[in-house]
Amino acid sequence: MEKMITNVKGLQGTVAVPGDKSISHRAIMFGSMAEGKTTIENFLAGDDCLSTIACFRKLGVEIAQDGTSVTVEGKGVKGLKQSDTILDVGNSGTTIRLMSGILSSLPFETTLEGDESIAKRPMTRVVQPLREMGAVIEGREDGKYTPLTIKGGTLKGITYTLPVASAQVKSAILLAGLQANGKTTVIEKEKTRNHTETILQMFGGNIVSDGNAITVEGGQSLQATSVTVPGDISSAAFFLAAGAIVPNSTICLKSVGLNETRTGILDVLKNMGATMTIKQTNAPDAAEPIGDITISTSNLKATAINGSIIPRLIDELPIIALMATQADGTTVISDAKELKVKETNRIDTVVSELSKLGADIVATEDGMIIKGKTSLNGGEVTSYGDHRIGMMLAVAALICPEEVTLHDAEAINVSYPNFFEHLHQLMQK
Ligand SMILES: O=C(O)C1=C[C@@H](OP(=O)(O)O)[C@@H](O)[C@H](O)C1
Ligand SMILES: C=C(OP(=O)(O)O)C(=O)O
Repeated sequence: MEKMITNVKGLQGTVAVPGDKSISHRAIMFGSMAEGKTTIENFLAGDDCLSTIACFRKLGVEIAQDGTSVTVEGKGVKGLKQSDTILDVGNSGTTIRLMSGILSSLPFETTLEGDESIAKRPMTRVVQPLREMGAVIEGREDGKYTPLTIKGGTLKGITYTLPVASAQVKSAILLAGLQANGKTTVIEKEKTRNHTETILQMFGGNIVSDGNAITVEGGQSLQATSVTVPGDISSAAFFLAAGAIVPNSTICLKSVGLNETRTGILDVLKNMGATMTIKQTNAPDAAEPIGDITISTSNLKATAINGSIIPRLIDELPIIALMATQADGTTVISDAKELKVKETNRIDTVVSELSKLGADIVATEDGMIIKGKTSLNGGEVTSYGDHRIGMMLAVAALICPEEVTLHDAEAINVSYPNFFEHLHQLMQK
């Protein structure tokens, strides 16, 4: 249990948020499948991406990690070897779902499992299409849940329409498709984050996006490259919110990834009337567009969040809910059922913990309704082991006049190990 910083009079300064989690995972995965030495800079050394490194080491890949610098000695996808122990994905949904795709095409058996949260998350969404491609997958309740045992081998390409908007499912199928016979096409009704597509091309892979259909040809070999990971906009979101809701604040977030499949949070901030500027910048080897975002204390107004923007801000909905408590009017979040199958049921955990602090917030079947502006007071809250809930509550505490204690604060290490250090720096300025 940790005591949070409360009743803050202002936040000033600049933060370089850590590297993007989605891109860091993919850089390790593609580096492990490529031929040659891949170097990664600004890697996110958070627990989830460290789980991905540990899994590939067990498959025989030499990976050296020194803080945020990583080198991967790739020997091609055929160089991956059977592990003599189970692969532990920890808390990371991205690791288990994307690796299931890779392992489906490899001629050996692997068992994957993770923590208590992973054990509750749905796996059928990847198991079903991968079985259709020819992989033999066993798991609890017929592959609905972990542990998953994957017997990979020769796969056939498929055309698959995603039943849920999920970049993890899209990526698992495309990764399997890279080694399958023929073409594999994934059709998405709503556009999800496209890092698999962009990073694959950096490693020399071919991929064609035609409207909502994304196609890879099987039998591709990949070449090592250098990747500089952009700052994670999903981590920046916590300081964007802090800058907007804490009085007397101006915060600049440096070198944040601005891939438009991820920038829904910036659209929401604009709609809410935030005082914010975005300046595109350039960095050599940057995997994707980046920029600096400056935000100041703002008079926020309520908004409606639904439809195709949801996949572009899915991980930001907990912190958006907090901002909505400080906005004038009623904010309605809908079409966001996917929140129920994240590290926690994020509709339930956001509603229960913000209510404890004094928010006027109710859960709906596919989102939440938040009435603002309310003053938050203080209280005893928990992350339930969910990093994004933990950081949202730490930001909420900043505007609470009374004491706030947070249980399970260490979950924040999953995606932002130096979160509290960065928060302290903004207070000292
Ligand atoms: O592909 C990825 O890197 C991710 C995709 C999203 O999950 P879904 O694919 O389940 O929507 C997101 O919530 C997760 O944090 C990372
Ligand atoms: C949902 C998340 O990650 P994952 O699915 O990789 O566990 C997240 O980081 O918010």
